Amino acid sequence: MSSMSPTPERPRPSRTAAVIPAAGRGVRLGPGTPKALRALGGTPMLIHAVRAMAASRAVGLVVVVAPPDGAPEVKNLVDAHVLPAHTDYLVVPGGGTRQESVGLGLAALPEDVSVVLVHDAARPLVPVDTVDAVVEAVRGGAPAVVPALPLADTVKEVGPGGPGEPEPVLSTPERSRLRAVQTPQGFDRDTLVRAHAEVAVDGEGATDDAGMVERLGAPVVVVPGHEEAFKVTRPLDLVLAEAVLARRRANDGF
Ligand SMILES: Nc1ccn([C@@H]2O[C@H](COP(=O)(O)OP(=O)(O)OP(=O)(O)O)[C@@H](O)[C@H]2O)c(=O)n1
Ligand SMILES: C[C@](O)(CO)[C@H](O)COP(=O)(O)O
Repeated sequence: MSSMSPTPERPRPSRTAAVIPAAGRGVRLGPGTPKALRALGGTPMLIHAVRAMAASRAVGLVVVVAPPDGAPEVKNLVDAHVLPAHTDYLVVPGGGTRQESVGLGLAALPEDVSVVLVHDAARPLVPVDTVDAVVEAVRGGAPAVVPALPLADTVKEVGPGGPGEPEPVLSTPERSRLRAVQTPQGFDRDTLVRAHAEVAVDGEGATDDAGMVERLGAPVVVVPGHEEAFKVTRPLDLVLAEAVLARRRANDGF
């Protein structure tokens, strides 16, 4: 008689997901449709951002966080654009602030996701090498990773001025130690979920997700960012984004 031991369950492969907060209005860009839905080279900025994440072979799932009242329209929009076969996507409604929107995206992640990227829809042109570098650093063991660039301008800390008076300069931080931080920011899922559960989403250091992880006391490391990963915030940024896209299309010959 042969005794058969039960077949050991294979561990389920874990996936990397990208959460794309896209629920902002784009007040600084000026009046119009929500920023993520405005056209860049004839295609909504959000679609560029989704494609930028899907361009990475590492990203298996994209979670788009839509304007609170616009999830069905955004779902139709994403449905209408072709994504690589390895990329699934979900669309969920967002919240009143960026970090609330990120939290709602995190809540929608399926269990098999262990690495999470958070990427602004407002950074539509991030190159795939930057995405891959962030994923690689997280998979290599870093709980939180940010792409960042050195600053070109000198930065001053200022204090409040009196009524009608100019703001006084308080200090000039050493520029060589400062970095301008971009997205996608990459995280070990449990670390990011804990940060969103334990750190005030509107508190100091909460303008990005890595700042919330820092508040937990967990280490955050930097990989090189890219000039083309800039955030479309003001009207001039849109002019620059159109120029970068036109140059890419000319170089690619389409
Ligand atoms: N309630 C919000 C606010 C912002 N975002 C997203 O967070 C990213 C970065 O925010 P930002 O560039 O500040 O976008 P807006 O909030 O739209 O810009 P503004 O502050 O000028 O209104 C954007 O992709 C934006 O859609 C979001 O998902 N939910
Ligand atoms: C997350 C971010 O893009 C990192 O630079 C930035 O903090 C978003 O700031 P915003 O004022 O919400 O656009």
